[in-house]
Amino acid sequence: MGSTEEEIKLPLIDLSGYINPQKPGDKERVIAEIKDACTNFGFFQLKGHGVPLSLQKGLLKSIDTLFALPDEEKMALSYLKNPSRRGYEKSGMSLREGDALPDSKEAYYIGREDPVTEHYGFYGPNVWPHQIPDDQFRDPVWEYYQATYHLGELIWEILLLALGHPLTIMEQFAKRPMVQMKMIRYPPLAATLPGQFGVGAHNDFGGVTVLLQEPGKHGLEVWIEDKQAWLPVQALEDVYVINCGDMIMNWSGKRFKSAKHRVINKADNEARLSCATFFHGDVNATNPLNPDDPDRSTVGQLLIKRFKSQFSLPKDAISKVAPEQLTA
Ligand SMILES: O=C(O)CCC(=O)C(=O)O
Ligand SMILES: [Fe+2]
Repeated sequence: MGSTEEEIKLPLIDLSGYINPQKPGDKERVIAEIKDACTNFGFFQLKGHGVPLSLQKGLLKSIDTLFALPDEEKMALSYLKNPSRRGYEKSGMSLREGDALPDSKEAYYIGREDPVTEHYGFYGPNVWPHQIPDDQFRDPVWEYYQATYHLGELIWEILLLALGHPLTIMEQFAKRPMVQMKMIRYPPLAATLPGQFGVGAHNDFGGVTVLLQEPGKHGLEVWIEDKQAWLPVQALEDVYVINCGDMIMNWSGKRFKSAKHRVINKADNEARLSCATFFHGDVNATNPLNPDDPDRSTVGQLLIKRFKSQFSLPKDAISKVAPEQLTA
């Protein structure tokens, strides 16, 4: 487990030139910077993103409030009881194939708010903790979800432009995109087992990930293939980490990378909070970038495959999934 030389750093890109261009060429420059970052690393840091700091702070406070609930109350909100995989995941539930120990993190999932459960639970209503007043959890979390949903959409647009596609292509795969948000708390290092990770090494399976780290709570590390080393990523205030999942790598014909990453909370006595918003695509969408791609897997099939090999999935949900969804 080597560490990288000082000079390697993830690019820090300013999105304001794309959102609010001041002169000709501003948008194109941002597109080119993001293209380079995704080609070289599959990861970058982002400022000038337009998500208000107050929403980020409100979200972190809400996550803190949620995880402070007593264990029995959190377990009553378990995602294993919910057909759409929304709700609470306790520490020790995610064990990746090949890992010696499960993740130490606890998490809480929300997604699009659909009134009824459809498509084997890919779409459905969220689970909201009734014991926390709405203005201390549901409202700030939902407002934040929508803001990062839009940021994820914007990054997708830029990736498509960078690859030379028209923006109308979004219509082909993101009319009703699955956008899942995972709020996470990592226990202090002192409370984890020797060799246990907060989140073990993995690649994100899907589309664009918009990750907020609690400022100053370092712990995320990205695998740099060329150097064969883990690169620590600073947790900076008002700066997002953006990365591409495997689906983007495959849809782009490997032009964009999906990099392996992991989390070890470096603080001995303090928890670390983070929140990842994953912008995928419609459940039945296939590769919109290359109609000749022999792999016709749908977004839903890719998701199921990943949950089966890396993460737990409610047994009920697996049994309700049509067999063709599992053979991708
Ligand atoms: O908490 C973090 O910094 C990263 C989390 C992550 O990689 C994930 O949830 O996929
Ligand atoms: Fe990840």
